[in-house]
Amino acid sequence: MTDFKAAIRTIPDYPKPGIQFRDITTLLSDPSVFRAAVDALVGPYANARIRHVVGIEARGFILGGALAHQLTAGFVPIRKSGKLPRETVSVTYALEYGEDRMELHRDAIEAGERVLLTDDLIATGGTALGAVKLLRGLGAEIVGACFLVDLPDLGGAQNLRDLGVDVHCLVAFDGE
Ligand SMILES: O=P(O)(O)OC[C@H]1O[C@H](OP(=O)(O)OP(=O)(O)O)[C@H](O)[C@@H]1O
Ligand SMILES: Nc1ncnc2[nH]cnc12
Repeated sequence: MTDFKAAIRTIPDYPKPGIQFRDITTLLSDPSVFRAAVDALVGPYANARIRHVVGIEARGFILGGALAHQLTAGFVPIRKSGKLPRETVSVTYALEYGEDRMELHRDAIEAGERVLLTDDLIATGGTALGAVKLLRGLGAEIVGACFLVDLPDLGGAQNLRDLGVDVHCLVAFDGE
């Protein structure tokens, strides 16, 4: 069994005092751990007929491309405001340390299609909830949402589950 948690490093007080920043770059840079993480994340969705993996800028892009490849799905980005060239749907969302706006191409998702949402980490869930709002607004069926890291104390994964989303995370940092 791969120890995913041991492969993630924690930086205290980054980017602000009081934040324990969970740095996944150390996991990503380890060839066998990165591969094992991608395999573990796609496992539950192998036969789920996912049409698109939707990744959230920026760290969600790293996983999203790899997951889409493994699932023979397409990849669709949700980007920070002003980065997508065609007509978008957008939403403002709250972060553990701030607020931002995200966008999705209106023509990237067809009503009724099956999508898998991914990001590196879920904390308050503000980002993922914004993504769910955009995707459901276009009529997507969110088959699941998967993350390397859950910070359960911040309640985001539970908030997503309360909206009926199947949430799958590899590692939890709980009160640490
Ligand atoms: O559950 P939440 O409280 O919303 O926090 C999680 C989000 O925060 C981080 O992204 P960030 O906004 O720092 O952007 P980045 O990926 O561009 O670094 C992380 O990659 C998630 O997207
Ligand atoms: N504590 C944290 N570590 C890394 N990324 C984050 N995004 C939001 N909170 C985070």
